[in-house]
Amino acid sequence: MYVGRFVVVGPEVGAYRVSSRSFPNRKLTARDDALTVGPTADASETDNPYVSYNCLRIVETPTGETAAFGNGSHVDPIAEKLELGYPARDALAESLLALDYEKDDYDTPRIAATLGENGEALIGTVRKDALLVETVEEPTLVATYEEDSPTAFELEVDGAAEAASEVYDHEFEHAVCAAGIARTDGGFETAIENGD
Ligand SMILES: NC(=O)c1ncn([C@@H]2O[C@H](COP(=O)(O)O)[C@@H](O)[C@H]2O)c1NC=O
Repeated sequence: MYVGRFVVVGPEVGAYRVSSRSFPNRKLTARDDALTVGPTADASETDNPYVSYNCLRIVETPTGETAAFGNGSHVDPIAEKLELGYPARDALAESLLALDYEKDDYDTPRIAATLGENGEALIGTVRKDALLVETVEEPTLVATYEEDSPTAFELEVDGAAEAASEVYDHEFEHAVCAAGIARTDGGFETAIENGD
């Protein structure tokens, strides 16, 4: 089954996978407190505005570190609102609604998740027909296509690297790259799986 991009978030870990039929020549790179999706050296040029973006950011909020991740440019305003002290629910809902679903041939939903202090984890999506933002107590997935409402997902992993490789290897089709994030004693660790 092809579900496109997907996020998974549970109280302790999170992951994001880029799956793509149309733009497979992409990879993740780490930069400061962000992970970025961008083209590989051999990718064809494109003017599609939705295929290069920060997919994960870790920010210092008034109550501690929080991570935000998702499938597009909405990750930046979510992170910036968290930094300003917005509750995660509001940062997700306002940013998803402001940018709305993507105006491409598929009306591709925007999906996102946050991992905050005290085990708080939220997931959200904005589709053409809905805006959903939920707090989750167990690993939960939302994808751009097919699995486009939050649903429980098995993610029994230890650490960010395992989270990234587990979602990269998942049977959902057309894996391109994946990011993992996990809580540590002092904050978060992240990992990248580019399949190389
Ligand atoms: N975030 C991404 O990495 C991303 N990759 C592709 N898209 C959008 O989704 C459309 C379909 O892409 P695909 O056939 O690879 O699933 C693309 O034309 C593009 O508008 C994306 N936008 C949202 O998921």
